[in-house]
Amino acid sequence: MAQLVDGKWVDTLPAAEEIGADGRFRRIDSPLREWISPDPAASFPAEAGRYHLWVAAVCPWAARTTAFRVLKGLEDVITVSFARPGLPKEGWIFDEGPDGPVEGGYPLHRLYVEHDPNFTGKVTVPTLWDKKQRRIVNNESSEIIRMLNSAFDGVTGNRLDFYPEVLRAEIERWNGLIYPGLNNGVYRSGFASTQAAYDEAVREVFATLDTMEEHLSRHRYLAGEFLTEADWRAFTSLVRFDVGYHGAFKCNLRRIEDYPALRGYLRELYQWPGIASTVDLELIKFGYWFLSDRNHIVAIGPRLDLTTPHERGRLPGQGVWKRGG
Ligand SMILES: N[C@@H](CCC(=O)N[C@@H](CS)C(=O)NCC(=O)O)C(=O)O
Repeated sequence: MAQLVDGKWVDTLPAAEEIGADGRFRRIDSPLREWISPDPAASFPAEAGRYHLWVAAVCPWAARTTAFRVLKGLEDVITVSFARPGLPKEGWIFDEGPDGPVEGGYPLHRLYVEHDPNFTGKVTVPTLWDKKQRRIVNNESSEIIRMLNSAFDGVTGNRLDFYPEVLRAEIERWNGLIYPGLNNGVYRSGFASTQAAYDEAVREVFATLDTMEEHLSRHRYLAGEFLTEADWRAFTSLVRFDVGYHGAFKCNLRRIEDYPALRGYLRELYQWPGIASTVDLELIKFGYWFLSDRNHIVAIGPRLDLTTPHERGRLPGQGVWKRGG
């Protein structure tokens, strides 16, 4: 991977900027943090057709945003481009740029330089782009999904609320456990460059999965009876686990398939209307092996069938919270 330094593309080893002398991987915070607002006078007002998402099928952070785009009925409101599979030296490459198809491909770092000719930092997916002002709004997935959850409700009439006020404390509690222990924990395992850093990270991954398993054997969803943002943030890592992290990131103590509750929970979320269309297991597998195997050799398995019955109906559930009752 690589990054921009003062608007120039500089090539380095995968995650080089984020691996410390102690061999631990520490994720750098996303730098672009503006917000789309329902207020027409805001700097980035919610409007149909104005914003574009740059994503990659392999990426769990980008997948949060494509899941919310579907969950909130934003397919005709926010356009999306998928990067070509693999992450070459030029970073993420798309078939098209902001002005249409580009012969030979369009590297995402060009978009960052258009946003800021002196940009310094990583070029990551997801990136949310304002086509009108030709500026990046935000490149932090946890914030992009919060915007999608509410900012466009006046445009779409969709009142589903994945971050309801009354459940916020519980959602944050789970996010606070699942981000370090699972979402980022698998990367800390996979990118660790010492045995000690790997041991510490991988143990935390399985401790987190054990905690989730125990809870989900008694509750339909993380925050109880309602499906929330916390579930979707967990989902994009769980669905990548057996085909990606288990092999390519050495998280191989157990598979999600070995956890009875997580296995059914993952299937219920995968089978949620529209969600399967945002998951491509073969591209996920390809992406993680491409990244972690120096010869880019992709493992044959496992082959997962997430369409089998989830059997979660035995636990009480009320679906998604609706804003305004
Ligand atoms: N905190 C960011 C992380 C995004 C991220 O790290 N995306 C990865 C792909 S999974 C990326 O684009 N990496 C490119 C790089 O590190 O150069 C978010 O949640 O949006």
